[in-house]
Amino acid sequence: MTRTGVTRPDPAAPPGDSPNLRRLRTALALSSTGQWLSVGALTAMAGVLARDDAPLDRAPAIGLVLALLLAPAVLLAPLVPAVGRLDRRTVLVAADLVRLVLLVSVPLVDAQVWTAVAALLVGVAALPWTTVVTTTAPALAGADHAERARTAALRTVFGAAPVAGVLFAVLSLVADAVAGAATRADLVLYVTAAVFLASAIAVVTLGDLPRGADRVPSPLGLLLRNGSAAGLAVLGLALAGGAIVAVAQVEAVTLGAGNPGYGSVLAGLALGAAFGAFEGPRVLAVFSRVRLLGLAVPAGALLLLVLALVHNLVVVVFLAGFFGVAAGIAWSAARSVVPDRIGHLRSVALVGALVAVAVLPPVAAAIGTHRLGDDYAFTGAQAILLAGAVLAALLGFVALRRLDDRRGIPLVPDLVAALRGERYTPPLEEASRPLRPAERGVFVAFEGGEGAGKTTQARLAAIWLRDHGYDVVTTHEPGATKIGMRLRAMLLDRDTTGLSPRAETLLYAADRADHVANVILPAMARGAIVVSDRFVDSSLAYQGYGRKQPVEDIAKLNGWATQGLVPDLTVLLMVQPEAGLRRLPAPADRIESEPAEFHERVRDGFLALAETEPDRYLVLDASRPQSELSRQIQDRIREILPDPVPAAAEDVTSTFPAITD
Ligand SMILES: Nc1ncnc2c1ncn2[C@@H]1O[C@H](COP(=O)(O)OP(=O)(O)OP(=O)(O)O)[C@@H](O)[C@H]1O
Ligand SMILES: Cc1cn([C@H]2C[C@H](O)[C@@H](COP(=O)(O)O)O2)c(=O)[nH]c1=O
Repeated sequence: MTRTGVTRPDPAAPPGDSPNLRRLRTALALSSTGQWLSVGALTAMAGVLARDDAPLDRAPAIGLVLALLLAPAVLLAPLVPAVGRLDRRTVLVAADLVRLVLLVSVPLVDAQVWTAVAALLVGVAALPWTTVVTTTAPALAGADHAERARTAALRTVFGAAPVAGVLFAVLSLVADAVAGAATRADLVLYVTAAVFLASAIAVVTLGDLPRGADRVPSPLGLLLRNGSAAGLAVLGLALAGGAIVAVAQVEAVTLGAGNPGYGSVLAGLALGAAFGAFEGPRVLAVFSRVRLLGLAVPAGALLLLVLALVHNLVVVVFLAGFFGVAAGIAWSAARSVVPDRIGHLRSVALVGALVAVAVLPPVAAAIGTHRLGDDYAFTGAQAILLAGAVLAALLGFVALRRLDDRRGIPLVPDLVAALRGERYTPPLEEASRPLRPAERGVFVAFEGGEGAGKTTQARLAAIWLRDHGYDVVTTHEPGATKIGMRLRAMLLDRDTTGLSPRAETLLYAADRADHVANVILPAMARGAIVVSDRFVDSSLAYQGYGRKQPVEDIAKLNGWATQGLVPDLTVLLMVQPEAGLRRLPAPADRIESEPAEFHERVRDGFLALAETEPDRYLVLDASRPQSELSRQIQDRIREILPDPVPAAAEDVTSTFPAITD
């Protein structure tokens, strides 16, 4: 939905959903809920079986179980494709039934070592389900909708976490009510086993599932390659979040709240994180995503700092929830900052969490408990939470310093303007004072692949705007200035051979810098509406995704070239590359004549960019009739238009009585 509640049209109709795919997602939801429940159930059991008097002494056993649950995802992921050669349904059912048996066995065997072994095997048995997200769901959706299906499957996996958190808290409360305080985790373990049974049954009812599995990159490999400062911020949050999970049970028991308290903390954290990640793109939509990331991480750290010092479970649950919101927002911002390195971000999060749960609990136990005065006891658990908070804040600030895409623009006014829903406009190079909002025009960019209809729709939008009395400047990239025309000739001439991708990126950025300084900003300074056929997103999609260069670096370069200018609205026209190219007259220019795979990557790149900032984009299926598209574009532009009557004139006219006849 757009901000006004108008349904955002599906960029690629039909959406590619099928009954089999929906059933697969149901099974995935059940299996994921079971996996998240296993985390609570097995750690709770580890705490019970540790049988140490002081809750803090149980922390290492709990940390070990958490680490064993996570370790297979970090260490064994590259083995997943081998599973893809087997019958998919048999493997998924087996993975669920193995986990069922393991969970039922834990209370029956009733031994600490077996709980740890079971945790490791549950982690291993979850791996085949990875192929559902990476391969099966995308294959069932078909090539055109594969990316969408993969995203939906991922959302299903992570969306199951808050459901499992709440279920764990409720089941623990029921167990406590029935069997009294200090209950074991048997009920949760049995219910988790039942959830896996339900998942196995759901898989059996599925139709044919395609075989095969994509290569699953090793998280460790992705961690070391592909580094990014955004990863540092994510690492800070993963360490901090891991610290919360690692000592949540110990804290809950110390505060006398047992497993229901533990479940409430997990549920609060998971609900907050899901909310933050989901709503993230809408939070301060006009604010720089880098700055949002740089602020969300220290905000989470501050919440953790308070959480570490409070001795009240209700407050702890709320703080864990708000920490989750900050972490979720930071995650969504990090994805927008480096949309081409999401795999790297996931690896950082996974490995950071693994390190936190493996290392921090023994440290907490070693620190022990120290009385500060008569009433306040300071524990090792609090110490590691504080350390996690400080580390997260530091890493967040480092990321902000390294990545800031609005350097030179003061943070506070930028944030204040964003809170008012406005984008802070920096002083123009030519002008000696900043633009006031009333003086600032509106900037609309049209983006998309070759022959998508950008020029057509930009022209129609400009005609419509002029009809309504607006001062409109239509422009395009590359080549809107004298220098730009020469750059365009160099860039698009097929005689230009051997141009390196970096040089190409710099030439497009040079054209853009000239365009912004000499055409766009002066027009905006006089309050005009600027409609541009292509802008920064074209460089991100073509030179970033198409030429496989780091999108983050290109974004930074262009942030500087454009003096931080971002369109108020980007209309993204989506068309199948071969259909778009067919619309264009021959001969093809240097970029148009790139191979089909290049144009496919560009298309995916545009979609990925739009997904990270949905409020700024209007994504349209460009195969629809021009008039329909143009109506939808008008509806969306209408939302961001200033009043065509200048404020000064309105002051005068509004004093006249209205004439109604
Ligand atoms: N919705 C549409 N359906 C069918 N044809 C269209 C549509 N929109 C534009 N066209 C036609 O496709 C051709 C290319 O359109 P246009 O020049 O607007 O695309 P473009 O995206 O600006 O192309 P380029 O990649 O060269 O910048 C034109 O002949 C135009 O009339
Ligand atoms: C701005 C910009 C453009 N391109 C490519 C995309 C097109 O192939 C041409 C421009 O041609 P058009 O007919 O005027 O659309 O240049 C690019 O690769 N990177 C950019 O930043």
